[in-house]
Amino acid sequence: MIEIKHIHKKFGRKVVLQDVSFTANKGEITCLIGVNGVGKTTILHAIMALTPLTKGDIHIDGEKVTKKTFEKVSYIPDAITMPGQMRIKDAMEFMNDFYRHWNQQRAHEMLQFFRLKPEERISSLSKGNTAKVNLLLGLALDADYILMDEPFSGIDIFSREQITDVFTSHLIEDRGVIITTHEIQDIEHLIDKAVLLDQGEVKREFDVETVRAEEGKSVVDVMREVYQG
Ligand SMILES: Nc1ncnc2c1ncn2[C@@H]1O[C@H](COP(=O)(O)OP(=O)(O)OP(=O)(O)O)[C@@H](O)[C@H]1O
Repeated sequence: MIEIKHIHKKFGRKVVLQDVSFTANKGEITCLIGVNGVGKTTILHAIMALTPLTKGDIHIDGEKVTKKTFEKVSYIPDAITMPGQMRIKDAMEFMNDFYRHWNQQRAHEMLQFFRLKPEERISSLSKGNTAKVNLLLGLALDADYILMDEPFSGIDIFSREQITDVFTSHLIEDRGVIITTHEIQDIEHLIDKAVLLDQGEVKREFDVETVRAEEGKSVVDVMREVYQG
């Protein structure tokens, strides 16, 4: 389980997160929802210890986040970090050399799943295929938790559909996923838990199925209540 415990974050004098707490379980998809600039990426960076916190703690499976917890989590940023001149197969080789928990078999399965050509250069890929390669590079790591920052942003409906198919496939297995988005429609049916953020705070954290069964409300219904009052 990833436990976010009372975290605060300031950049200079700007307060971004104020006492944010929530949990994300293994085997579940947790979605962080909020408008641009609310602090979603900052939370993912904090889980990866890429940004120091002003206050609060983060634990992964009961262990405080440190360099030792790195291999438990794979962070998939909203843009690909591999150089454009690399071919897809070079990027895969690089990952294989660099990470001991890289799973080459899963990487090849994902190439087929997304119908990507290993010879293609990253710079010549469409936006949708770039997003798929980015996802492949993150999901092929044998990590217990996956953090995905806006995997659908700026890509067409067919690529979005293919990416959402990943969530119901064995490629996710029983890993814990935290995904950020401000476009919930694509994945509403897939998520287990939603965390609604506003002005640096968690306005509501809820189990999607429970709210659907007990209150008859969808994630969008709850978002309307929280954000529109
Ligand atoms: N390194 C930094 N220095 C100063 N301010 C920063 C830095 N990183 C982020 N911020 C600010 O912190 C706030 C939260 O940013 P963050 O990227 O976490 O938001 P977000 O919810 O992920 O937004 P988006 O949906 O646009 O990706 C923003 O106001 C941003 O300008």
